Amino acid sequence: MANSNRPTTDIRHVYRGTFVHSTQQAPLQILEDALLGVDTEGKIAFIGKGAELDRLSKTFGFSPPDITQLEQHEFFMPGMVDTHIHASQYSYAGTALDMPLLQWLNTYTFPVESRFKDLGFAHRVYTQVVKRTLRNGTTTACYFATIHTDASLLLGQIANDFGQRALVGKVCMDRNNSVKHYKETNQESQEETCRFIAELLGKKYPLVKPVVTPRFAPSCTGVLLGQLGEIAKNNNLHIQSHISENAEEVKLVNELFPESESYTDVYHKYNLLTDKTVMAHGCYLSDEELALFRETGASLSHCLCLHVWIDLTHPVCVCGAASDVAGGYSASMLDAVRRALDSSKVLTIQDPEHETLSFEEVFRLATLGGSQALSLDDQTGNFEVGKDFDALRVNVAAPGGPIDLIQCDGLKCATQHLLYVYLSSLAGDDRNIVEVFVAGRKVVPFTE
Ligand SMILES: O=c1[nH]c(=O)c2nc[nH]c2[nH]1
Ligand SMILES: [Zn+2]
Repeated sequence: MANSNRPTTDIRHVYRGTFVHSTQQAPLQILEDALLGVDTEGKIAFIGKGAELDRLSKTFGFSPPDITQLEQHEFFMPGMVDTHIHASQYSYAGTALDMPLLQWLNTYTFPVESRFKDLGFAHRVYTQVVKRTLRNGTTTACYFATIHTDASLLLGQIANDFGQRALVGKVCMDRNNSVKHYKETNQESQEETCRFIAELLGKKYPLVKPVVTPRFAPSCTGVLLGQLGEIAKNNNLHIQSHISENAEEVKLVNELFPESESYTDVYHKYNLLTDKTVMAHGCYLSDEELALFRETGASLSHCLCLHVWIDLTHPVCVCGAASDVAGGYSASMLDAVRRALDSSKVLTIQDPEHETLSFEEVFRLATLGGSQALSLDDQTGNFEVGKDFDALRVNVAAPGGPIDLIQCDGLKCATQHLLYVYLSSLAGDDRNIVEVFVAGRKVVPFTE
């Protein structure tokens, strides 16, 4: 910054313009002509009104030439949080969508995942998925990798290099896999998980952390589930898995774990439900199971592409949104947001009692909700002071972009209109995301 007489030196950037985000109280808050300051550690130092410029500039020591002014068709929104994405499955995203879960895993998924033993292949796919998700506004991703420790470490390194906030899971599975070269014994799974955690933590990446990842109960013996529960507890780590996605899967779990009262109870018995747990899907959970989620503080990752079943007013637990690649065909959270809105409308047509999800609620799921589901809401999710500046600079009228603002009077549109056009009703996409910031650092456009 230019002014060397300012009283403090810890403000790195100040932005002025429209900011939209969710809060605990409101799924959508629009702050027009706001001023937001980012400190040298990438944290939000203040957010106030443009009219408070004098006071804010004196308190925080910046001067008007230091301010980056957004254009009329631009706004900042929080970076999106993808609470469930299989980085390895990005290699076949958009294909293989024709089978139910258990057959799909054996036919497509396990053979493809087995290829990540090859670090060259892993490097190529993981670089692509990190870049693609960042470009599409995913500033935080909770990744499944594969059973391969070194390739999973590579995913962590790539996320760190490109500046994405990420939880990375080496997948664990010690049974029920018919694919020859994609297996690990119980001992391998346990030992390699410990190595993965120690080596990833040892890198001291500021934004990338390990997450304990039993694939799902049908792939894991009770012994392995118990060991993973212990490991997560001893290291105070996040946990992720799948639950109750499909009726055949639920039946299989009941057969494999006859001593448990429910699918949720299996995970609970092995100490895998904690306030740092996120479980994908949860389509067939009973009220008792939902109560277990609430008691333990575990969260659900709502894979928006598949179905919209969650009653957001249910006091069940915290929910985040997910692209669910490659069960979901697109790595873009914006696509997931739109699919959720569409599916919800269809559900209401089928059942008028179904309350259609509002655009505002899905926006919150994709941002603040996701950060809460991952227990990262002290760091990201919205524009509260003290959180990291994880943000998307959106230009609704980006040159060469997909949107024609024909309904606007000249070039002046209400922010709400811009937001709906971008996120909800028309095809805004990554061409409109002109800059992406994670912890204050500009990570898109890419420098290399
Ligand atoms: O959508 C899914 N993708 C997977 O890879 C998987 N594994 C278990 N259950 C799963 N569900
Ligand atoms: Zn999944």
